Amino acid sequence: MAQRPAHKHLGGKWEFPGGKIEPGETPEAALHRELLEELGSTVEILRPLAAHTHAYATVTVQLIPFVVRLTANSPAPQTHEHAALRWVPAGELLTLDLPEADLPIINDYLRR
Ligand SMILES: Nc1nc2c([nH]c(=O)n2[C@H]2C[C@H](O)[C@@H](COP(=O)(O)OP(=O)(O)OP(=O)(O)O)O2)c(=O)[nH]1
Repeated sequence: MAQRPAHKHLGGKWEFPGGKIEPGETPEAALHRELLEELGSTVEILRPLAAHTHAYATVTVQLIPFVVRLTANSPAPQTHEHAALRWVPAGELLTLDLPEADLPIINDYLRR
């Protein structure tokens, strides 16, 4: 999990690394690009989870989540853009200070 910088929207919350899809990009390509930019890591995409849309007061986001794992030769994740990084066991995710939009995604993941 990655902690958003204090000055940003949802500052200090623990999010899944990722980011906005650029025009013409697939969600999968955007994820590979963002994880390389944010963490310096390469991943293998294992499966998608259900997408969820959430309306915050100032912005509406659609989260398109994937289950991934680091490739065998990936550099360990580094904090290029976040305040901090932590590996968190799935069963402990709901104890973090999370963006509201992440709750249905975590609940879906835990139900499977
Ligand atoms: N990466 C990510 N974003 C999330 C999660 N939950 C959640 O509500 N979001 C929101 C935060 C942002 O409004 C948006 C993701 O955009 P982003 O991370 O590319 O953009 P950002 O706000 O950091 O700002 P910027 O890149 O435009 O400067 O989705 C999450 O778990 N991971």
